[in-house]
Amino acid sequence: MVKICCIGAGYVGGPTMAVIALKCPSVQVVVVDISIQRINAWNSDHLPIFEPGLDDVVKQCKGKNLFFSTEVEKHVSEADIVFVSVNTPTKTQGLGAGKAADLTYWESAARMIADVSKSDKIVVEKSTVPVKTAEAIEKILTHNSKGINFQILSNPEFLAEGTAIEDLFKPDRVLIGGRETPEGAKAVQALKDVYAHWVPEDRIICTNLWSAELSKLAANAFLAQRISSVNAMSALCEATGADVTQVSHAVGKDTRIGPKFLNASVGFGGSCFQKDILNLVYICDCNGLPEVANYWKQVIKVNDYQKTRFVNRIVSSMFNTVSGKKVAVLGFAFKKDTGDTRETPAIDVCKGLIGDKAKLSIYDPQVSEEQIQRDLSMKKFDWDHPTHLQPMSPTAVKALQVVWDAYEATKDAHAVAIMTEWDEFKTLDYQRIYDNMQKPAFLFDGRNIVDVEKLRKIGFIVYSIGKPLDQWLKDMPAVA
Ligand SMILES: NC(=O)C1=CN([C@@H]2O[C@H](COP(=O)(O)OP(=O)(O)OC[C@H]3O[C@@H](n4cnc5c(N)ncnc54)[C@H](O)[C@@H]3O)[C@@H](O)[C@H]2O)C=CC1
Ligand SMILES: O=C(O)[C@H]1O[C@H](OP(=O)(O)OP(=O)(O)OC[C@H]2O[C@@H](n3ccc(=O)[nH]c3=O)[C@H](O)[C@@H]2O)[C@H](O)[C@@H](O)[C@@H]1O
Repeated sequence: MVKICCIGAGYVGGPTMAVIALKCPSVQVVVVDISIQRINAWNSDHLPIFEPGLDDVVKQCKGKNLFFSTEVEKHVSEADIVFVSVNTPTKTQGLGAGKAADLTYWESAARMIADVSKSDKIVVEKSTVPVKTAEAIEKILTHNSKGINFQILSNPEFLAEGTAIEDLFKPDRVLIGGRETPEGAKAVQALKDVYAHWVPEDRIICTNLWSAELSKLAANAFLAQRISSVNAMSALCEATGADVTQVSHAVGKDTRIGPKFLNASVGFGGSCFQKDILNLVYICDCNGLPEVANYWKQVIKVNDYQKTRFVNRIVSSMFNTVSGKKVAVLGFAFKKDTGDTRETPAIDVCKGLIGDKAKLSIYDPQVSEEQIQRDLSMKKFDWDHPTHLQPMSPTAVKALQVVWDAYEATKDAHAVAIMTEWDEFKTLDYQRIYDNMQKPAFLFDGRNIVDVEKLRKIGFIVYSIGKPLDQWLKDMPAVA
């Protein structure tokens, strides 16, 4: 029986390994983590992450061929294939601070693998890492290898949160990079055999190590670039009277461009786009390619501009001040169908509004008050470390309340800001919300999910990203 061990029981390690266990009943899968809290949650009925379909997959294999454990060394030493899916945050200090990937967790995992291994192993990079990381890992593993043969593979993950199970069941592609040697090819084949249990052969792409590592950074950069492109257009739409939804539709009909990932928004969030582009920028700089670095940096600049623009719209529309005014924030997660708040645009928008002395009332169906408080008091990039190593929020942010109902959040509010495209926000009783708000009642839709005309008829002053402006807003400057 092939034994797989995955180091890191997070958003990637957990769902990925659960699907491997489900699809490969003949393979034993153990997911290990240094966070006792996380492992306990995986072993309970309340999984540590919310992901549609995940509960069902875990239920089917937990205790059969899928296990979660804190006995990291024991399971690593017994495994044939070791996946490493630990955090690779942005460095906050020292060389490359604010850009380079912090490989502390990866390196400590690699050193531990080298220390405890007694048999040959395939070590798989599942985390997103800078190109050429495998070379460094190889050095760590082989330095003290006691004659053990380690083969390093790069097998980046492309799942998106909220659709992780769907993406893992039917991936567009699985990418495996390995050394171009007979031993390397054998290791690639062994991993291919695992995926071949359910992924059609023509969707499994095999490349050299560096192409696989770089393809992951490139894919995220391309995806984020699309959003920044459409968001840049949204600003121009507002200035000219064009409608960004119509523009996206028309542009996306070109089969060379395609319709997906063209929704204008308050900005992209999530744990990876910004981190991976910063990493890419750093790699370009290190390779003496400042023009290429600046090109990609612009994707993040436009994203920051979009968030600032949104805050400025709110403040300038509301007579240039939100001081003491209640603003209802609907949604805090970085996208719908996840409770993940890492790099959510809601953080920057809330901080911007609090900076202008607004009083916030926040509702998100999947995000707890504790999490929101942590997010709003944490320093940039601190969030991307194992939970138990993150600083606790020392003082609660007083200018906000977190409630468990959209109607409660909007009661007596001067404005509503929609930050996440949860389906339930599309079908709220907006007449009831309007009736219970202060007047004039403002609604700022950062996700373009409301029916603008219907809401204007009710009486709201509506701002929706990239849509023709309300008469009220036309003369209000909202440049960042
Ligand atoms: N979240 C996502 O949707 C995607 C993330 N990725 C990449 O996958 C990697 C992991 O991301 P997530 O799963 O989101 O992170 P996460 O923070 O949810 O999980 C990482 C886990 O690794 C554990 N860990 C850290 N060091 C360890 C060690 N030495 N030994 C044992 N456990 C250790 C942490 O306690 C944590 O539970 C990152 O490199 C990320 O860029 C790639 C594709 C998608
Ligand atoms: O490496 C990663 O972590 C993953 O990053 C993204 O997945 P994820 O961040 O989970 O979610 P996305 O659906 O890509 O959304 C990212 C952000 O962009 C925003 N977005 C997305 C699409 C769009 O058209 N407009 C838009 O503003 C979303 O609301 C969200 O804030 C990629 O889609 C995955 O392929 C990749 O594996």
